Amino acid sequence: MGIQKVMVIGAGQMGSGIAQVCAQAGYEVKLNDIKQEFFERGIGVITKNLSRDVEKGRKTEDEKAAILGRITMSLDLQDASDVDIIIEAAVENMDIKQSIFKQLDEIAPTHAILATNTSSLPITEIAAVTNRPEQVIGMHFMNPVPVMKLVEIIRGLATADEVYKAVEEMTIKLSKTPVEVNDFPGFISNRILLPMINEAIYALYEGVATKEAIDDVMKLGMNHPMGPLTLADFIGLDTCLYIMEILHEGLGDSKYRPCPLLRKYVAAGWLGKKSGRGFYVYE
Ligand SMILES: CC(=O)CC(=O)SCCNC(=O)CCNC(=O)[C@H](O)C(C)(C)COP(=O)(O)OP(=O)(O)OC[C@H]1O[C@@H](n2cnc3c(N)ncnc32)[C@H](O)[C@@H]1OP(=O)(O)O
Ligand SMILES: NC(=O)C1=CN([C@@H]2O[C@H](COP(=O)(O)OP(=O)(O)OC[C@H]3O[C@@H](n4cnc5c(N)ncnc54)[C@H](OP(=O)(O)O)[C@@H]3O)[C@@H](O)[C@H]2O)C=CC1
Repeated sequence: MGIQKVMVIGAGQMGSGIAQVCAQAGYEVKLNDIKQEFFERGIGVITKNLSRDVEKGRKTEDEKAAILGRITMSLDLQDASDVDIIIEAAVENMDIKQSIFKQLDEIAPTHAILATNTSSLPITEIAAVTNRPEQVIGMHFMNPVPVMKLVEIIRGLATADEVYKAVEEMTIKLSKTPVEVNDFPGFISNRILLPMINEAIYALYEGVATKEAIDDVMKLGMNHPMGPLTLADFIGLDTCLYIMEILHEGLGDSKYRPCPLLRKYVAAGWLGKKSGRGFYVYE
């Protein structure tokens, strides 16, 4: 039996995007969050994205309705009892992820794959709290999910080949490109991206240039679609700090120390675009 029913945990910026692309590919999706208002915020973003596709003539109203009809609300992890795969996209915190995976291991059918969209946490350590580490895997989507082609697939130490294959096939069905990576802090994407962002924050902290100048140098000089400080706001400064802490702790090298300015902004609640203020101010 292949994958048909999906549960996505966390209806934030990543979870809502993952639910959207799964429903677009024909999967039945349960979108889980801890509160109804978070689910509603997530489904609101999905509806807006689909409406834009209708306006641009890429989808019909019927297709939009069918996609939305495949996404149902879940506020209880017990709803995982009849799904084939769970893709967890809750907050980037090991204790929370391990607690979710422990519960899912009890609830989900024995054949179900437990995947995490973690951007840096060790898959092997998340898998270790379950009785099915061979069915635990990293499925790392990029932000914004409906647009970005990459899914980094991370094998934990115990991940079975058939589980890797099933997730690779699903990724292709989602019209994304899978890239296989082993389980080390930050994998490939964030081991390379986040130190660049952190260095840009240091450049601002040390007064080397203004935030606008730093972003312009990387946009106009290196053809990056967004400057690193804009990108940090877009990812979420809390998530950026979590990732730097994981790199620092996991790789044990001082070159990964998070910039104090990043810590200060997160402590102030300046989390970037999602909170209305980060390096820049948003409406
Ligand atoms: C932290 C991690 O663990 C890993 C990560 O994800 S790191 C972050 C990785 N992502 C990036 O680096 C993104 C870098 N930025 C970009 O690629 C681009 O700025 C962008 C795609 C976000 C926007 O592109 P743009 O050309 O500046 O803007 P815009 O013209 O508005 O958008 C381009 C297309 O994307 C779509 N789009 C933009 N943002 C979107 C969103 N949030 N959701 C859905 N669609 C979106 C637009 O509708 C538009 O589609 P069409 O051209 O088909 O109409
Ligand atoms: N931002 C990015 O660019 C990327 C992020 N990721 C990873 O994806 C994951 C989610 O990030 P992102 O979407 O940006 O974060 P958000 O803060 O936008 O969303 C997280 C969502 O999960 C909810 N949540 C928190 N705890 C639980 C729980 N126990 N059960 C169910 N839902 C919960 C949050 O609710 P509440 O609002 O109450 O906290 C929130 O709605 C993280 O692991 C992150 O590292 C991966 C790729 C890119």
